[in-house]
Amino acid sequence: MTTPEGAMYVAWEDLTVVIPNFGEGATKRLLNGVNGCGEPNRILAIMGPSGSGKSTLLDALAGRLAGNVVMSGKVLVNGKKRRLDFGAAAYVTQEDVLLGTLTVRESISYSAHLRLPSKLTREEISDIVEATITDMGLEECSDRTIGNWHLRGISGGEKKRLSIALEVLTKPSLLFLDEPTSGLDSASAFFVVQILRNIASSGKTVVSSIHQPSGEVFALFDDLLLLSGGETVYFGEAESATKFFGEAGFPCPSRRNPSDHFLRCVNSDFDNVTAALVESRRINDSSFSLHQLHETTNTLDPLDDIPTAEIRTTLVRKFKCSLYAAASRARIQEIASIVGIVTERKKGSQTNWWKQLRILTQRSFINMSRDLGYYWMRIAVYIVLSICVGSIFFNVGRNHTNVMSTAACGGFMAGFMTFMSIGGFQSFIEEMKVFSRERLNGHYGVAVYTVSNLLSSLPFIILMCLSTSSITIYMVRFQSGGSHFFYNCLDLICAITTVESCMMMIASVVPNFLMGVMLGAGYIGIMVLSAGFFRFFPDLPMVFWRYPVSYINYGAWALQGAYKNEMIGVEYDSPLPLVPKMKGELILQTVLGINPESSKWLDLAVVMMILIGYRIAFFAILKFREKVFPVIHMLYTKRTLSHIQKRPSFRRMTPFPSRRYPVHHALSSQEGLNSPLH
Ligand SMILES: Nc1ncnc2c1ncn2[C@@H]1O[C@H](COP(=O)(O)OP(=O)(O)OP(=O)(O)O)[C@@H](O)[C@H]1O
Repeated sequence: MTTPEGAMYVAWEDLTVVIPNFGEGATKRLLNGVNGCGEPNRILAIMGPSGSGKSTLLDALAGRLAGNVVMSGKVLVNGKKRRLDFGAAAYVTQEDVLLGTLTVRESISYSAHLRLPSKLTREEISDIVEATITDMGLEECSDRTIGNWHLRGISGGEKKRLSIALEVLTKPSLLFLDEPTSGLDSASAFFVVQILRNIASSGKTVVSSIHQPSGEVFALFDDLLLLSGGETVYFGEAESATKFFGEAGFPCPSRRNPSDHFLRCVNSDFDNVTAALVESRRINDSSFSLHQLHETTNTLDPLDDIPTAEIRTTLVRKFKCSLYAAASRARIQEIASIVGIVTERKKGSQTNWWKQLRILTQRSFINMSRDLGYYWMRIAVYIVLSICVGSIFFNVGRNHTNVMSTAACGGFMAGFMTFMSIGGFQSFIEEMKVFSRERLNGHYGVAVYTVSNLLSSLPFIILMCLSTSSITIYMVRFQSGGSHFFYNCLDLICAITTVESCMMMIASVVPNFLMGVMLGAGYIGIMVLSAGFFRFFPDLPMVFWRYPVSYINYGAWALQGAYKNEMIGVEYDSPLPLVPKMKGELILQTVLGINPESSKWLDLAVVMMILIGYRIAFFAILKFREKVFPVIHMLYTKRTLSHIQKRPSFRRMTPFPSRRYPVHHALSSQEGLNSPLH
């Protein structure tokens, strides 16, 4: 069998995902030998109770599993093993990760310009953007801001439709969605799934997990994969599922929505609900029974008499030997053996690098300019602080006794002012999240992001440094000639940009606000401590603090440059009449331990080199996560699988816990709730 052009058939066989346990305990299975397939023109719904493994399955298919789990089994795309990350398939995650300062139209438009082929004209791209807005029903909110911590934005349903819109812009052949209807009312949920239906009808393969769809929503799905505790309870046509449940001995009551019934049969939490209800009545009446509960609430449900674990086990067993399973196996086999004349979709964006750089820089600049917390608040604090510095060191003067004041002022500027970069950490994290989502979906590359992030932040850093330097230089009366002012600004710009790059690196490794701030503060603290003010260079303890720390410390070079800029060529008066004036060069050498012979421009060049080094390291970290981490994970998977397969406990690996609560045990023993099926 061959595939139509551009179509994507995906099949998975015996997919098992485990959290290895190298100790004595049994290894936990998140997915246990799951089979299934997705086809063009059809929507496959992955249903199951919370924690049943829906997201794990989607992540396994899309090649996005976490590093601590290992996967075995096959995922075939058009009959071939292929990685589906970085743009080969589109993935709409459960969480809506969007730039909150942009409007809906701007978000779609930037995304379109970033990814649609460069040969398309502006008008053509604009037409595609408008068509997408209409298709997704986003016309009403198209000019509204998405919303962030200080801006009230669009609703949850609109955000979800926007997230889908951003992924379907390039018309991907295979679309994964993780619970696209979570948190939406039934009308919005219906609308979202109707959109998926339309996407599937245009020849696309749609695989979506879903929590508890209404009857109308469930009717829109073609196929159903029902999971419980990581095991397949049913896989096949959605409309045949009711029949299977009836044949297995658990028919859907006439007035119950089929999807509610399926989940009722496999979700052990319902046992707990019933048990808790009975227990709460027993507080007043110790002889209160389950049957009385049914009578009083008029909710007679035959399933209440059978523990869910038993219903689930029966369903899994009966499905395995059912005709539905045989038909599905045959279909999966057929799809797995498909070899296509598929025009392989180019992974990721189809726009050239320079256009991507321009669009990304522009988008990032607009985001920074609209997000109060990114730079504006910091600029305001910098201005207030500069006025404080200016008034405390006001007209510090050029006197022997004031040398330490000048040094302290420089130390504060190079230390605390750069320390303030930590204030933007929350915004760095938000931006990193957007980058991760877009990168995993192949919107653009790592290099273009690294450069654009630097370029877009520069205007704000320049503004920050210009205002800070002008206020302090004017008030403290530092050397104010053109070249001195220029050097001061440039020195501060380079130091702050270096710290920002370091913060971006930390945000990419530790995307957690508190942990990141702690790490960042610790790092800058060490840099400030060894920068040459709190302990002058000659006094820094040898080996570690002098070499290498003070040499790789951007703050040390920036401070040396600033001192040279201020002191070289200046003569300091003595407070005593007979003591001669002292040259700035001499003070640099004797008091601060800085060699006045080496140029201040050399110091600035070193700060710039450290800045470039940090940016390269940031790029390398992002690349490492993409390229090296999967290889390490593959080796880890191989080693782990061979290790745990040798263990006798492998055969008795626990499926992911099917929850039985103590309260339920108590009830079942009292009321004799034994399944008639066993
Ligand atoms: N990387 C991981 N490490 C440890 N446990 C994990 C990991 N990934 C998933 N799990 C566990 O596996 C189980 C299945 O998780 P999964 O997110 O796939 O469930 P789900 O069906 O999508 O749930 P929900 O509907 O609540 O999103 C959960 O109990 C979860 O805690």
